[in-house]
Amino acid sequence: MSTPHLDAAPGQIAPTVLLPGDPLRARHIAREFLSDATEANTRRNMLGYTGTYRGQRISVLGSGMGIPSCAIYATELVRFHGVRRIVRVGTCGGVGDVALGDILLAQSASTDSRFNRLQFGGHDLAACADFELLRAAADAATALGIPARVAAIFSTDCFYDGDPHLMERLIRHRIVGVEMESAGLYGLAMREGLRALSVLAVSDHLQRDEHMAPEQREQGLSAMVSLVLEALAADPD
Ligand SMILES: O=P(O)(O)O[C@H]1O[C@H](CO)[C@@H](O)[C@H]1O
Ligand SMILES: O=c1cc[nH]c(=O)[nH]1
Repeated sequence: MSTPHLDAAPGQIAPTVLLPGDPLRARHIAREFLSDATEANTRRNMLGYTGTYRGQRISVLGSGMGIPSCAIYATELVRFHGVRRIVRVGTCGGVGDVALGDILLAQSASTDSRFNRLQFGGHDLAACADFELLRAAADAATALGIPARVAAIFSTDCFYDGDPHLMERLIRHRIVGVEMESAGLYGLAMREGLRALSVLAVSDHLQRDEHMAPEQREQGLSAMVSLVLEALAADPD
């Protein structure tokens, strides 16, 4: 069924979806990592593809930036395309003792967004990853010899400006990564019965003037993608 934001036909999207923010990262992943990848979405240029990895059907789709955009795609994937697992393959700003290229497995995602509170009577929701996916990713990292850290992260609505005291609050709570989608994705996953995990590469350091080039954010995150695909291969849906 075509939805407002996805033009994929029924069955065209696999039960497991990789969800990068950047649609061009989705295209790169499909081209470089999936076998027999075919186009599954072009609506709004939010590129999506379905192929196979080690015999398992896998889709990859851009989510756009921020919780509202990500939640639109995740909701339509679950409700209209029967998607059961979503792994966000994103970038984040690093805080404290992390370096560019480090890979974070986001166990929990705090947020300044009201998205989950709107669904939860104004209460705080503990937005957490699916444990089996988290464990599979940690095991895959060990097996591949890719250093990856299980971490607490923060999802912000404000790429620019926002809370002027955010950094000290993050350090105080030992939060080491800042991005813009995971808390919403995890909350939505809890409500929808979806299994979700965010795996993030540190692309900027928020206390130092260190940044990955845009091309690297799009095409230079192979270790992270390999880790995620191996984790999914070890734990097929
Ligand atoms: O690289 P992606 O996956 O888009 O993730 C991060 O990059 C974007 C901001 O530049 C936000 O979407 C943030 O979460
Ligand atoms: O949200 C993000 C993503 C990458 N780098 C940042 O500084 N913030």
